[in-house]
Amino acid sequence: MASSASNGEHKSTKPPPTPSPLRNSKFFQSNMRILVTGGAGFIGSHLVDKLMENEKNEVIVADNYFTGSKDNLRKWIGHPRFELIRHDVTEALLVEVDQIYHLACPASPIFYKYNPVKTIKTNVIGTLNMLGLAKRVGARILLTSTSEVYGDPLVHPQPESYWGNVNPIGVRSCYDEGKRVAETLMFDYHRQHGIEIRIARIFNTYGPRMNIDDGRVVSNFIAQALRDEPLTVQSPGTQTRSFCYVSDMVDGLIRLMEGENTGPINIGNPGEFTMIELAETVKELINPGIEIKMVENTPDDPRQRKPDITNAKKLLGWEPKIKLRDGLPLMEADFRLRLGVAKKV
Ligand SMILES: NC(=O)c1ccc[n+]([C@@H]2O[C@H](COP(=O)([O-])OP(=O)(O)OC[C@H]3O[C@@H](n4cnc5c(N)ncnc54)[C@H](O)[C@@H]3O)[C@@H](O)[C@H]2O)c1
Ligand SMILES: O=c1ccn([C@@H]2O[C@H](COP(=O)(O)OP(=O)(O)O[C@H]3OC[C@@H](O)[C@H](O)[C@H]3O)[C@@H](O)[C@H]2O)c(=O)[nH]1
Repeated sequence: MASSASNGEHKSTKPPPTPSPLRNSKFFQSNMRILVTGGAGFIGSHLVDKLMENEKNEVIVADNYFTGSKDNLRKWIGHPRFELIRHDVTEALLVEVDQIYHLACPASPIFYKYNPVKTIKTNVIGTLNMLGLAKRVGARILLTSTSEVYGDPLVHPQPESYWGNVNPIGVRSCYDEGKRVAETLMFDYHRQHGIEIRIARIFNTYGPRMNIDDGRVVSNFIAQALRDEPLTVQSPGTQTRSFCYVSDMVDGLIRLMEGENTGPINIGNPGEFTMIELAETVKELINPGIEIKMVENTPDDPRQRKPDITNAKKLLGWEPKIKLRDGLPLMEADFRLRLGVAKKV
């Protein structure tokens, strides 16, 4: 059931591929070139904002806009250190970069189940393509894996050493098994070719810029509360999740990329809530008059989820700062703007 996640057997004995002669040249003065796949999405666009704050960074986003949008990046379009490419990661990409943050993949269950074969292709062929790119140009690559690799976990909270409890043929498998293969590919490229890899296992993340109709629970509840619609708690409502605010997540991802540990490392907020508790909190903070309605759930919904972040604290010096009660109002303000619903005074 469990194994040690970061022991010696996973370490590559090969040196990493060398970057181009230009990058190694004595008088080299160019910026760090960073590719963000899926950079037009929710987490990706916040990551781009943070990377662009550093004037030594040039950022290239590759995104097919399946769930992302140019609108999320509008403040950077036309900036001399920024480039946006419409590109599907299931096709090869030829760019010269130093780091790759590989996020491209639909993340909301309703979107990843919409075309499951495409979701698997994105996870498997997309990750192979990005690893091939990392190998050719000698780039370090970070994969945004997921807490879903633990499936419906039998160990709680989940440490990285837990191998998980995943249904290989269920409706979520395109995503959770897809990400598990993506992790395998990352380690095989590391051991076989010496590629510098980083794997983040991201737990439920929320914040401004989530699609209004994303379908994930926090965006659903906030949109419903603002539209005076009942909050749809999927039964039994006692299932738990641990919600991380997006700025904390971005901070963790950058620390992982810049640090010396391959991971996998859990990045998430250990504050754990049932879906009924989440609905009650949204109701209290945003619309006390709203109804909470129990609706049917979907198959294989994990019953509990909470990250063990001992490794993130120890190895990255990271822990989340923003509590759910402080993060929800920041997301509410963004949703009010986009839905055109002013706060009642
Ligand atoms: N938000 C979370 O709670 C969460 C939790 C665990 C893991 N993750 C991972 O983090 C990453 C980002 O998630 P997010 O919440 O920002 O989701 P998102 O749906 O907002 O962003 C995903 C982005 O990837 C793009 N994309 C999808 N398929 C693509 C393809 N084939 N080629 C190119 N681009 C493609 C989308 O258009 C979108 O811009 C994903 O890899 C996801 O699996 C997110
Ligand atoms: O309207 C809703 C939506 C969802 N839910 C419940 O809320 C919980 C969370 O559901 P979400 O759809 O937000 O997200 P999940 O936790 O199932 O998957 C998530 O976690 C890991 C990431 O990799 C995925 O990208 C992300 O979608 C589930 O138990 C679900 O049943 C509701 O009660 N009501």
